[in-house]
Amino acid sequence: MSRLPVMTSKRVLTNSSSENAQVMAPAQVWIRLMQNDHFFLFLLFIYLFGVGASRRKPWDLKGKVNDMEDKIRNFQTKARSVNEEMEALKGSLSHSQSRVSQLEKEVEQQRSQISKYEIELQALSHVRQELEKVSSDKSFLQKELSNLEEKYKVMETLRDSQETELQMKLSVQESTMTRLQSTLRDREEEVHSLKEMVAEQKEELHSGEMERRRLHNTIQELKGNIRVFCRVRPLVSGGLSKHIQLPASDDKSIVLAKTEESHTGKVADTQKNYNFSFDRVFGPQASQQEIFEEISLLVQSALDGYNVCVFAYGQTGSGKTYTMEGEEYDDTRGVIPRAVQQVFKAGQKLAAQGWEFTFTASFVEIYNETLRDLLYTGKASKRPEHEIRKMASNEVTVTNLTYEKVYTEDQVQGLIAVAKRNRSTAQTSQNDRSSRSHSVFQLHIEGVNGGRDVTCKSTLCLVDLAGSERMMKSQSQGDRFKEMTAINSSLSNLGIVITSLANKESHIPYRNSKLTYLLQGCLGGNSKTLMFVNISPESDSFGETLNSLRFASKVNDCVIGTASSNKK
Ligand SMILES: Nc1ncnc2c1ncn2[C@@H]1O[C@H](COP(=O)(O)OP(=O)(O)OP(=O)(O)O)[C@@H](O)[C@H]1O
Repeated sequence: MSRLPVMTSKRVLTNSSSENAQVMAPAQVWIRLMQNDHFFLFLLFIYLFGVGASRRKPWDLKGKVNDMEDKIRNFQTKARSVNEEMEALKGSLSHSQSRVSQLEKEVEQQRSQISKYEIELQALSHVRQELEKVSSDKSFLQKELSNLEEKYKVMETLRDSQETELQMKLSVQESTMTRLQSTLRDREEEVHSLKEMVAEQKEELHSGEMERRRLHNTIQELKGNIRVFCRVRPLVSGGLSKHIQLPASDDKSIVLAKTEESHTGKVADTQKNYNFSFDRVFGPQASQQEIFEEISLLVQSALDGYNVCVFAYGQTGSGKTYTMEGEEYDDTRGVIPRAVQQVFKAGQKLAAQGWEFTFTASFVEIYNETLRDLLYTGKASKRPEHEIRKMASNEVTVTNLTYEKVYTEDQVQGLIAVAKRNRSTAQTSQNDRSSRSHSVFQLHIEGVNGGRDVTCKSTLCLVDLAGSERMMKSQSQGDRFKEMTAINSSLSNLGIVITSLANKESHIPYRNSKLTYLLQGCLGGNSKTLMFVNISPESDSFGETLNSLRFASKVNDCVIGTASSNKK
C-alpha cells in the first residue's frame, strides 16, 4: 500500500511524453505525492507510533499523550505550512502546466513549422544540386581565373619589358628620324638646285636638238632630196662577174662593161663601158649593217617630221626583198626592221625631252593595180576591197586597210611575218607573184611635245617594188601580159612622177598608177626619197642591169624641191 502512490506518480511520469519528463523535475514529483491523502496519513502514523513512543517510559502514558499532542500540534503546524507550501507549489504547478501546455503548443507549432521546412527543403533539393554544380563551376572558374591571372601577370611583365624595349627603339628611331630629316632637307635643297640645272640643260638640249635638226636637214638638202644607192648582189658562187667593175678608189661609181666579139675575127674584140655614178655604190660584200648606216640619217628625219620614202628597184632576184626585209637573223635583217628599231630607239630618247610618239603600221601589196592588205588576218572569203582616198588634209589613206598601232620592234617583226604569210598564200595560186607585185610598208609617226606645244607628223614608206625586167611582147600573153603591162606602167609612171617633180611641172600624174597614188605624200616636195637600185651580177642579166642603172641614173639626176618638216 505504501508503494502505490509512488507507482501512481511513476505512472503519471510514464504517461507523460518524453518532452514532459524534462518539465516534471523531482520537486514536481514530490508535490504530486503530497497531493495524495493516503501518503499523508502514512507519514503521521510513522511519526506517532514509531519515533515519539520510543523516548517516554512505558508507563508514562500521560506524558506520552502530551508528547503526542505536542507532536500532533507541531505536526499540524508543519502540515499547515506544508499545505501552504503545497498550495504554493500547486499554483506553481498549474502555472507550470499552463506553461507546459503553452510550450507543447509552441512545440507543435515548431513541429509543423519544421515539417513545412522539410517540404521546402525537399523542394529546394534540386536547388542544392544546382548550387553544387554552380559551386563546382565556380571552383573551376576560380581555377581558370587564377590561371588567367597568372597568365595576365606574365603578359604584364612581358608587356612592360616590351614597352621598355619599344621606348628605347622609339628614342633611337626618333634620333634617326631627326638625322634623316636634316639629311632630307639637305637633299631637297640639292634636288632643287639639280632640278634647276636639269631645266637649264633641257633648254640647252632642246636648242641643241633644234640645231641638230637644222644641220641634219641642211646636210640632207646638200645631198639632195632624192638619192640613189646601187647595190650589187653577190654571185651564187661568190665574187663578181667581169662585166661589173667597181673602182676601188671610189664608192660612188659602177662600170658595166660589154665585150663585143668581132664577127669577122679580123679585128680585136671591142669593149663598151657604161659608166654610172650614184650617191653610193655597194659591192657584193656590203653587209646589211653597212647599208643601213648610210640610210639611218634619213630614217632619223622621219622622227623630225619629214616624210621619208625608201624603195628598192631592180629585176627579179636582184636582192630587193633581201635589202628591204632581209632575213630573220640579226646580221641579215634588212632596212625595214632596222629602220623601225631606230625609230623606236630615237623616240625613246626624245621622250626625255618631252616628246611622246605614236606609231601606226600598215602593209599593203599592189598586184595588177589592185590593193591587198598584207596585215589582214580574217577569213579569205571575207577579204575586203580597198580604195585609195585623198583626204582634205592632202593625206592619203586606204579604205578597209589594217592600221595597227605598234609599240615594240618585236610587234613589227610579227607584222612582217603576217605579211609574208599573206604573200605566200597568194603565191601558191600564182607562181612568183611576189616578184610581180609591189609591197609597201608604211609607219605613220605622230609626235607631241606637250610642254613646248609642238607636234610633228610624218610617214616612213619602205617599198619593195615588183621586178623591173621587161619581157618580149611575143613571149607574154594572157595574165602574164596583163601583169607585165601593170608593172611596166606603174614603174614607168614612178619615173614620170619623179621627173615631173624634178621639172617642177604643174601637174604631177600621181593618179596614173596605184603605186604613185599611194606614195603621193612620200614623193612630193615635202619628202626625202631614197632609191636602191639592186642589180644581179650574172652576165645574162646584163641587159636588165643596164636598164635598171639607166632608170636609176635618171632618177639620180632629179632634184626635187627642198623638203620641209611637218612640224607645227
Ligand atoms: N646582198 C645579198 N647577199 C646575199 N644574198 C643575197 C643578197 N641579195 C640577195 N640575196 C639572195 O638572192 C636571192 C634573191 O634575192 P631577193 O629575193 O631579195 O630578190 P628580189 O629582187 O626581191 O626578187 P623578187 O623580185 O623575186 O622578189 C635570195 O635568196 C636572197 O637571199
